Amino acid sequence: ALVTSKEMFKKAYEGQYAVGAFNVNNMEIIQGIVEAAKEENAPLILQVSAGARKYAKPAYLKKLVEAAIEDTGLDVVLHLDHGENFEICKQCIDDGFTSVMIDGSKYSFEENIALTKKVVEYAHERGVVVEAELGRLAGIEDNVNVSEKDAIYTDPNQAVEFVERTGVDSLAIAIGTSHGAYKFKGEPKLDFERLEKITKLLPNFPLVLHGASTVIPEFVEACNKYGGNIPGAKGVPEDMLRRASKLGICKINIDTDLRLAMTAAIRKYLTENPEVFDPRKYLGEGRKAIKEMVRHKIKNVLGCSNKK
Ligand SMILES: O=C(COP(=O)(O)O)NO
Ligand SMILES: [Ca+2]
Ligand code: NA
Ligand SMILES: [Zn+2]
Repeated sequence: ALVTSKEMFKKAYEGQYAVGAFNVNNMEIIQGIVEAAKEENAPLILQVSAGARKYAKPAYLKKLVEAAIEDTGLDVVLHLDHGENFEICKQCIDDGFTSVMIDGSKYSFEENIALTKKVVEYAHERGVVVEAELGRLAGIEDNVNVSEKDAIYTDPNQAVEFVERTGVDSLAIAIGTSHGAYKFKGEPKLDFERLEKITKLLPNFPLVLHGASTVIPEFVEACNKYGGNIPGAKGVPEDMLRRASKLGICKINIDTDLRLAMTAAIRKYLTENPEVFDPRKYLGEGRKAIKEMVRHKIKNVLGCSNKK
C-alpha cells in the first residue's frame, strides 16, 4: 500500500537504522528498486524530483508506482523530492503522494519557516507528511548551483526553533554532503559533532541526509572503462552512513549510486554486444544493476533488511 513515513521513521529511529529514499525516473529503475526491497523485506521510499516529473510525466510515474505496489504487495512511501514551492507540493499531495519535501533552504530562515508552515498545514489536513531543509548543501542541487562558499551547514539551535515553529515531520540537514558525483575536493568528511548536537537537541525527531551516495569507485571505473568520462568522482564512505543512521538520520537519499550502477551496466553491455539493438537487452541489464545496488544498500549500509 501507499503509506506515510511516520511509522517507518519511528521504527528506524528506535532500531538505529535508516530507510532508503531512492530517486525514480522510469519503469526499469522502479522495478529494480522494488524487487530488491521485496527480497530484503525492507521499508521503502520512492522519491520523485521535479526533473523526474518533467522527464516521465507525473501520470506515468504515479501509475508505475501503483503497479509496483500491486505487483509486490510492498508498503511504499511516494515522496516528492526537493519541492521548490507550495504549488508543486500541493499538486503532488492532490495527486496522492504520501510525503512531500518543501526545500526552502535557499531562502532566509524566516522565509523558509513561512513557506514550510504553509505546506505543513495543507499536507497535515490531508494526512500527508512533510520534509523540510535547513542549511545549504554544497555542490549542484537540481538546477540550483550552490557554490562551496555559500554552503551553510545546519545550525543546531536554529533546527530546534525551525521544527517547533513549523510542525514539520522530518528535517534535511547540511553536515557536509552535496548532490552528485563530486562531493569532496579533499578527503570525505561529515560534521558528526554537529549531527550529534542536533540529535541531542531533537530527540526522536527524524533527520534526513541528502547527497548520501557513496559514488562507489568500481562503478565509476566501469563507466570510464566503457567510454564514460567521470574523473575524480567521490562520495560519502559507507561507514559514515552507517554511523549517521545510528544517530538521528532516519532517511538516506540515494540517486547518484543508482545512476552510476545503471550507466556502467548499460555501457558495458553495449560495448560487449555491438550487434545487439534490442532496448530490452541493455535496459534489462540496467534494471539488474539497479536491483543489485539497492540490495547492497539495504543490507550493508541502511541496515533495514527484514525491518518492513
Ligand atoms: O539527495 C539526493 C541524492 O543525492 P546523491 O546525488 O548523493 O545520490 N536526492 O535528493
Ligand atoms: Ca536545498
Ligand atoms: Na527529500
Ligand atoms: Zn537531495
